[in-house]
Amino acid sequence: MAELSLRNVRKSFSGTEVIHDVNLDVESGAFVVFVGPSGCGKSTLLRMIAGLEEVTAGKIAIEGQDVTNTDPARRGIAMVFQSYALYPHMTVEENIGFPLEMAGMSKEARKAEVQKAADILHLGPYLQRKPKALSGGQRQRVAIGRAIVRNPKIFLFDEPLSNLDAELRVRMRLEIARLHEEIGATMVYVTHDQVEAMTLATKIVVLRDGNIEQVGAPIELYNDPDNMFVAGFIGSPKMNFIPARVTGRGDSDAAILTVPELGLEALEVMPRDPAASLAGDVMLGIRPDCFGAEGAAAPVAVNLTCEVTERLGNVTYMHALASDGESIVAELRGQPAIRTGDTVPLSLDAGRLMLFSKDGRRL
Ligand SMILES: Nc1ncnc2c1ncn2[C@@H]1O[C@H](COP(=O)(O)OP(=O)(O)OP(=O)(O)O)[C@@H](O)[C@H]1O
Repeated sequence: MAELSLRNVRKSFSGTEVIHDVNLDVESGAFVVFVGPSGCGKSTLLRMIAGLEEVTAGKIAIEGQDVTNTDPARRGIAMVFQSYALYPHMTVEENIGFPLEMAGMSKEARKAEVQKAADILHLGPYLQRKPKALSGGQRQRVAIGRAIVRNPKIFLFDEPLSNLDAELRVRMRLEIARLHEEIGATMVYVTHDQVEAMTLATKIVVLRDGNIEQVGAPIELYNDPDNMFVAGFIGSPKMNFIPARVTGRGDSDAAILTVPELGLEALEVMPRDPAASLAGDVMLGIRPDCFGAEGAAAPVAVNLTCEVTERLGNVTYMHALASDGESIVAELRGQPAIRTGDTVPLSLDAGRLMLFSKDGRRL
């Protein structure tokens, strides 16, 4: 039995449908991350699971029980918001213990539960402080502590790290991953940050315009995306998409392509389904790290003219202007001596290239 299941869930606001027929099963102990661009419906979906938003059609079940019309407080869920939602006049201890106080738990029992949560979250030294005397990361830990003491069946997180600076985000990301390992609870997490999704999720749900585009383990989505949207959304820097034309099939069922943009005449690329018929115009998907600085001696080599470089120390991103005005990004190891205007011979790892139809389906 799935811990959480959504069946044909739809949501309309004033007659406009923003979630279209979503079906999803979440197993017990999973860490599910909803990702997708702004406005795709991540928060609406999470709020419907929480019971903070009514479902227009369809059913939501938790541990097999239909909760579609159940009061939020009776669903066995706890939600952590981006804005922390702490009570400013209460200490950390009182904030964390508040749901237990509401439930009528005695002061001593409450103290013990709050201490347990504070130990998990390393909040012990701060229990007597008020929220205004805490950093953003500490405040978010208090909010998570308040969720933990309720011992929910499912934790729901709505962009919990977006108010934090970059360094703190990374630290809190690890804290949340550790928390999941430690308490093994089912978690559903919303973010628009694909790095957060990749590092936290056991299962990613990619949403677009109120529809699920693909569900899978992070590496599955990276290695085997169903379409150009998922391929472009998962992976950073994003996959390059370059027009190409199928001119025939090779011995091993590989498609033979001409790629004018890269000056390639007979590039062999394996389609996802070797038996599928392929012809005409397609899009070639190249992850930036499929390029290498090995240059002209490689089995497949291309020349790109450097427009600008971004040097991060361990890697260099070389941007080359493509004829459609977009740039082609190559991720090169180390610090190659490339300058703007240089024409650079790059190797291309043809074994990792992907094919898509013009309308974005994986081929
Ligand atoms: N209360 C509301 N009334 C009307 N439309 C709404 C309401 N809440 C959300 N929407 C619309 O529903 C769609 C989905 O919004 P939602 O907030 O779920 O997206 P999101 O993926 O969480 O976006 P973001 O990453 O920007 O938070 C959007 O088009 C939004 O404008």
